[in-house]
Amino acid sequence: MSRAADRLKVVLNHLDRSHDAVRASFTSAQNVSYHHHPQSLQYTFDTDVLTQEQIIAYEENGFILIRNLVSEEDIDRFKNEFERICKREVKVPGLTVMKDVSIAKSEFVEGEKAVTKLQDYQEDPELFRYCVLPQILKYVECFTGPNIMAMHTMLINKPPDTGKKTSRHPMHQDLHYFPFRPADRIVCSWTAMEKVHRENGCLVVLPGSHRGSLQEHDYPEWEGGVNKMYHGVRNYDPNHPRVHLEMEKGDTVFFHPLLIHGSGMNQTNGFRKAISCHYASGDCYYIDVNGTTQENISNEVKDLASRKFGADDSVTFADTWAIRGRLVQGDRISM
Ligand SMILES: CCCCCCCCCCCCCCCCCCCC(=O)SCCNC(=O)CCNC(=O)[C@H](O)C(C)(C)COP(=O)(O)OP(=O)(O)OC[C@H]1O[C@@H](n2cnc3c(N)ncnc32)[C@H](O)[C@@H]1OP(=O)(O)O
Ligand SMILES: Nc1ncnc2c1ncn2[C@@H]1O[C@H](COP(=O)(O)OP(=O)(O)OP(=O)(O)O)[C@@H](O)[C@H]1O
Ligand SMILES: O=C(O)CCC(=O)C(=O)O
Ligand SMILES: [Fe+2]
Ligand SMILES: [Mg+2]
Repeated sequence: MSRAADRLKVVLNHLDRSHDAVRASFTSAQNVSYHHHPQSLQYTFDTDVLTQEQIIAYEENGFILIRNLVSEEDIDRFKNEFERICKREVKVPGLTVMKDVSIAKSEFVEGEKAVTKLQDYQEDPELFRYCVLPQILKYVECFTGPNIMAMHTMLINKPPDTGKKTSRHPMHQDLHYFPFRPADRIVCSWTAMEKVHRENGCLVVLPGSHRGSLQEHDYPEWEGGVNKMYHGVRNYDPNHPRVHLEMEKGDTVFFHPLLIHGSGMNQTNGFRKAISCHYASGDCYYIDVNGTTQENISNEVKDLASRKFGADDSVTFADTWAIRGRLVQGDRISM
């Protein structure tokens, strides 16, 4: 048996009993002599980047955390650019600057203290450097394959909670926002720009939830208000084990778009920063979400595209993504 097949066997032997289908397909794929096993591993490609333990972890849990992946220098540059954007020293085409709902109407909060999130920074060359960092793409390729599109870019500046608990992000699956498939060829890379812990609202994930299906999402019923488009999973099992991802500056988590996750209140006085990008394979395809549970978010995004960018009725939800997507490696085949 080849080295690659050997390695695969070790991985599959470690996988949980619930992965019987994965095991069955291994039996028919024993003679593989290349490092690509789409019929055996569901969520990863074995490109010699991930260790056996990491492959097992992603297949089973739907995320892996890589410590110290992005340098201090790079993060300081992203932070500096974020500050310039908040001071309006740079104007970025297509960027949406979002304030927390609890301070949106206050005239007394200005600059970066008013900003909770930058949405769609892909036209800012300095921030977009994040999406093409070779050490990030090396991991992304393990989930998307060699053709890679950067589909969604975001810098999160989670503010100190005002007391209304609006700094929370409800538990959700990112796939709810995406009209493209297959889900298994999409991955999010999320890098802590400083130490993140439970007090400042680190990510919270439900390991293994990526093996379920896309759930119905809607606004949670929170007394103090909810930020625009912060939909949450309607019913998720409150007894499902949770993991709090405490991370240092530069640590990066890669996670599957069906993984249920959210983040808690920021109970510190500082703004908790993270930078992220959602990638998809260049050979993913768009789907029509009309008549599905994604229709609610589709309508909100089309509404925003029309108000903010003057898009007319002919612009579909898929179009809003095709316009924003950028090729970062290989070929843009069907995206
Ligand atoms: C030609 C086609 C181009 C395609 C472009 C498509 C653009 C789409 C961009 C957004 C897509 C988001 C998809 C995300 C998917 C990834 C998955 C990640 C999960 C998430 O991140 S959830 C998404 C987070 N939410 C957003 O990103 C929302 C985007 N931001 C906005 O919609 C605007 O910032 C907002 C909230 C409408 C505010 O607009 P703005 O003009 O800046 O604010 P005003 O001061 O003029 O206020 C207008 C009105 O809105 C109220 N307001 C302000 N802030 C908030 C808030 N955070 N939450 C709720 N409401 C808010 C404000 O009080 C005003 O209310 P009035 O009653 O006075 O009208
Ligand atoms: N540097 C920037 N680049 C791109 N867009 C920005 C930048 N700074 C602010 N914006 C966005 O430009 C739009 C217009 O801003 P505007 O001057 O109306 O102020 P505002 O942030 O909406 O504050 P207010 O609601 O108090 O008027 C807003 O949606 C804001 O989020
Ligand atoms: O940084 C966070 O709080 C997570 C945000 C998030 O999950 C998202 O915007 O999709
Ligand atoms: Fe998310
Ligand atoms: Mg405004």
